[in-house]
Amino acid sequence: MPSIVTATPPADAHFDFVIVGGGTAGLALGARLSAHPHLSVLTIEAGHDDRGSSLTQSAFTYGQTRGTPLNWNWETAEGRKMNGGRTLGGSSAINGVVWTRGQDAQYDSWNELLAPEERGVGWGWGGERGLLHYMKKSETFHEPTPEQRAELNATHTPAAHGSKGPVHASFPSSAHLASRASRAGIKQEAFIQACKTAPGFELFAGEDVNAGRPTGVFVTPLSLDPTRDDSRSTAAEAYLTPVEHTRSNWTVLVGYTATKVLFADAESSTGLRRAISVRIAPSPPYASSVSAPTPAASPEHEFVVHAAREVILSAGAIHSPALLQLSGVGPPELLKSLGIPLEVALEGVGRNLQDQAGVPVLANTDVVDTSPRIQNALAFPDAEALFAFGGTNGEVPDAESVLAVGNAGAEEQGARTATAMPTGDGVVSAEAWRAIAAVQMKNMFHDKAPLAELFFLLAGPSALGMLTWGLLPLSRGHIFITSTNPFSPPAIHGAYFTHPFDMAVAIASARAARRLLRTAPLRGLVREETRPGAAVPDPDGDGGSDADWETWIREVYVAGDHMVGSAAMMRRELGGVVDARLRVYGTENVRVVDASIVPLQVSAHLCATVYGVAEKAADLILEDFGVVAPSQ
Ligand SMILES: Cc1cc2nc3c(=O)[nH]c(=O)nc-3n(C[C@H](O)[C@H](O)[C@H](O)COP(=O)(O)OP(=O)(O)OC[C@H]3O[C@@H](n4cnc5c(N)ncnc54)[C@H](O)[C@@H]3O)c2cc1C
Repeated sequence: MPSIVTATPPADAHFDFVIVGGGTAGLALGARLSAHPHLSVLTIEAGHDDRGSSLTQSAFTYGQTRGTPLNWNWETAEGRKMNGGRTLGGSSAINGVVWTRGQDAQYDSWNELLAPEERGVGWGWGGERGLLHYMKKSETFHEPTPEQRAELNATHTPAAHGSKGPVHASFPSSAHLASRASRAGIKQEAFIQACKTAPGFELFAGEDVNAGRPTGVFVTPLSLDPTRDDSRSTAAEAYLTPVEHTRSNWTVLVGYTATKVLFADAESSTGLRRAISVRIAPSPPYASSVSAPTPAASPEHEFVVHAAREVILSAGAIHSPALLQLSGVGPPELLKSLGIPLEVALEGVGRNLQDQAGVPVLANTDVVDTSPRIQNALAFPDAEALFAFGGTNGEVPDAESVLAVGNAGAEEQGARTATAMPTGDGVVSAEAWRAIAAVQMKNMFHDKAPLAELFFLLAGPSALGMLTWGLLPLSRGHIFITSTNPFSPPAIHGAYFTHPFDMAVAIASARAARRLLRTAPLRGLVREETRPGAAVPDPDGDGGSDADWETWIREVYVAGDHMVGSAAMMRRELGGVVDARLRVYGTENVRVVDASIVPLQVSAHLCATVYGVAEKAADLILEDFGVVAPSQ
């Protein structure tokens, strides 16, 4: 059978399911639905099939898709470059392959943002319908060999891992470059030792970052496939390649952009809007400059494909909300201003955006290492460890003080009410914000979820340090389309550091990194701190002032590329866009299945969570249509 991947549109064709986006979630979902031969599935991917490219195959090319057609190369309102995969496999094909999951209590708390009657859908960590089950379902974990255990410090908890899933996770031989015997390994090991012994920090060296308790310092697995020469285990390689010549009921169209979801003229008997088709057009050629004029979709090249059962948006946290808005589902004022007829008034579409902002702290070293480097060690301190070690005076904030700081900031900035957070258009109301913030506070201070990440970085043959970021931002950004041209990039407001506590976390994280560089045995490898170096003076040797750190951080921070929340699974009055079955409120048969639905950031890199979401979504959809899931 020829490949099911095609660049020729199936004009006017009918499918049971039309999935927009052949990325991480979209391909996982397409594979699970099409495992049932009587269901027909179309996946539409704006990018191309780049499975043969070294940019998607090799983790050593990480970062090199920036400025290429394989990357959306968005620019945020703050002037930061933001990355996202624009290729079969989506962001899983260009990401940093770090394979981690959040804290168990964080997934459990998603339920608190749902209506009580929806909590049985099972969005917590454990149980038969929980995310751990589904994250394991997506995974084939390669246990570390005795040599890897000894050399890399690679450890794991067997019960936390899957053995039959499509995505490979491993401590690959390429990570041996970071083994203790190599120069890269000596550096990574020194970082781990410093995290364990720095006074106040003294992080626990965890057994397994994926077992629901990620507070500590860890050597992480990577989503690389040891059976394929340690190449990236992308959603395309994992879910599509194995079946692409055997599934006649799945079509994967590449090079086409979904430009609008079309609804039936009449409301359904349930009073909900019913999607019937999706309009598609050839993706425009890649524009190397964001200021280049955006071509319009020309009607003679547009097609319509029809969905008999459902339209599912898996276009990622930027484009899924943008496509809803283009289709008339979103904030009424925004749609009115663009002349888009309103299908469903839904204030939360595009709001509640949470990204993490990265701040690098680097030094040069005389221990030069020119081999290709892959690093996989990170520190995940909770609030107590972070502020005890990285704070100005060792004072650890609590929930009340964090809320008080935010409220004072809100008043200063003239926000809507004294109790509103200074999140601008990112939240739908002060009441919604209070309910959401209460859950986040619980995660941070009661459950002691990791608050920051210090990712060990070998930034060149003679450079080492850490990329640091706050994991659980309180700031809320938004994504709003600015035109009815589907090819115009939406306006993305990351809203980084809008909430003052996010800056406090960023400062403590960066200062902690500076102090780690001064802690043995890492100290012995450092010649001189280069970033921030003199840009954040430290005349007293206590780590530098908050004011100097803030000025520098605002200048240098980078977008974290971990966007979630822009079509959040929450109650509608909180700004939610989908219910617990991932159905868009006000519609009968439109779902969102991707990182957009994650209502609150987790203390993790996101890919494993997104696969879990997609696996669970597949079972929910199959249940809704009375189809027995193949491997429950
Ligand atoms: C540079 C980078 C590094 C990262 N590093 C890590 C890491 O080390 N570990 C980790 O776990 N996570 C990492 N992440 C995060 C993780 O990869 C993403 O959160 C996750 O892959 C998102 O999955 P998704 O399905 O929501 O979106 P995506 O995988 O991005 O898929 C969306 C797909 O939809 C397509 N699309 C968009 N609009 C349309 C349209 N209108 N019509 C048709 N197709 C459309 C896109 O081209 C894309 O293929 C990283 C992300 C990036 C960008």
